[in-house]
Amino acid sequence: MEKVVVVTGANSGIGLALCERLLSSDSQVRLCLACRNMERAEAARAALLTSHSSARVDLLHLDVGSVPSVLGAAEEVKTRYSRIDFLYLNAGIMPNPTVDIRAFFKGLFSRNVINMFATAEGLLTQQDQLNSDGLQEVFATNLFGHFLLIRELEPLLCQPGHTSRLVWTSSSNARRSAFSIEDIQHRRGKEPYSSSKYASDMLSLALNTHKNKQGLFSSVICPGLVMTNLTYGILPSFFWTLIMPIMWLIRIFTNTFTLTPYAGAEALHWMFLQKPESLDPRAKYHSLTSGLGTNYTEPRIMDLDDEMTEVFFSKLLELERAVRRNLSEKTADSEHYQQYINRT
Ligand SMILES: NC(=O)C1=CN([C@@H]2O[C@H](COP(=O)(O)OP(=O)(O)OC[C@H]3O[C@@H](n4cnc5c(N)ncnc54)[C@H](OP(=O)(O)O)[C@@H]3O)[C@@H](O)[C@H]2O)C=CC1
Ligand SMILES: CC(C)=CCC[C@@H](C)[C@H]1CC[C@H]2C3=C(CC[C@]12C)[C@@]1(C)CCC(=O)C[C@@H]1CC3
Repeated sequence: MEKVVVVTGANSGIGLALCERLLSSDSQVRLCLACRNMERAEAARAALLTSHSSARVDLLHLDVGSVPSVLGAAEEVKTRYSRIDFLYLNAGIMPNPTVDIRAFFKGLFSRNVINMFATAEGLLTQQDQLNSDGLQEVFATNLFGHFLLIRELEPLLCQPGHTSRLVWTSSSNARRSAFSIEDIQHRRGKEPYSSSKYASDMLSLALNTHKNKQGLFSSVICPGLVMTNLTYGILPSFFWTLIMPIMWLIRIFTNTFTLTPYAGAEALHWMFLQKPESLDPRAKYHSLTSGLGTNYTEPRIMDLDDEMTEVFFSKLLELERAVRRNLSEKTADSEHYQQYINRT
């Protein structure tokens, strides 16, 4: 039977590598590439069809960082498909990153060095801004837009007698101490990326608590450190090329340097092959690569607090109501404005 698989941020990096892997392993897959840039989406589709000429690959315009775009895309999905088997919540941004060089050299000669390379703890900050919906951009893109998409697609994800799956591309950079329940959008801090990824870990757990009974199962994965547009935004590509031999060397000490999008997509692809009942909702499934270059997936228990997770979930529902209210007021305002224009 055909399996409908929607992937956000599918036009490059880990998302595109996942699509390639899915088409290689299952001829029943019907892919939907949900992307904000349709030119890049077309190019990704063409590349996929070059190696899989008979594959079904649809395109969907979705800017996950914009509320009207998410609502419009969800409407379009509802007209196209009767159910969704897998929804990969993969699109993500890390705007204006800065590496703390002093912290890097300090960490290099500390006992924490392996953890520093695996999680970037204490190394990275970002500069965030408000988007057109009045939300913090990193929170809106990495988390809230995806949450709204899930809420809108619930009729297709919670079908009686059918199991649907959500898979979040989280990160080893997700850290509880970067997240504040008093400031869920991370308006005041300098680690919006880490905060948004920790938020996705919590949301996944909450969705399992509230939606498993309706046949919807959620999981989180970590792709490791992968060379993509996101990492080329942290340091220039020539620098990464220069230090590549060192990166291969570091691989001997940490299996989190997956480096290629193909290897980074290991856990995302592995998820596709698993029965949801066999997965631990408290585990993050890591794509790992051994020193000899073997790719594999391993679960690691996340640092989650049940009470905070529930409070966070209710705050998201509250924010969703506020955003919808704001949008309908704006629509009403523009209708009034239009009527006024028509009268004059
Ligand atoms: N690379 C790494 O080392 C790691 C990456 N990750 C996560 O992996 C995921 C994929 O990133 P990666 O492949 O590395 O990087 P890329 O930049 O290659 O991919 C990110 C994808 O997300 C899309 N995207 C960004 N913003 C939006 C938006 N508003 N609406 C729709 N799509 C959007 C991008 O589209 P566009 O082309 O339009 O920008 C692109 O397709 C992210 O969630 C990232 O946080 C996690 C851990 C490590
Ligand atoms: C010698 C060498 C490898 C230098 C690079 C130092 C840092 C720039 C990297 C060390 C750990 C990296 C890392 C990420 C970005 C680059 C580093 C900070 C991520 C934050 C990228 C996005 C993620 O989601 C997790 C990654 C963790 C590790």
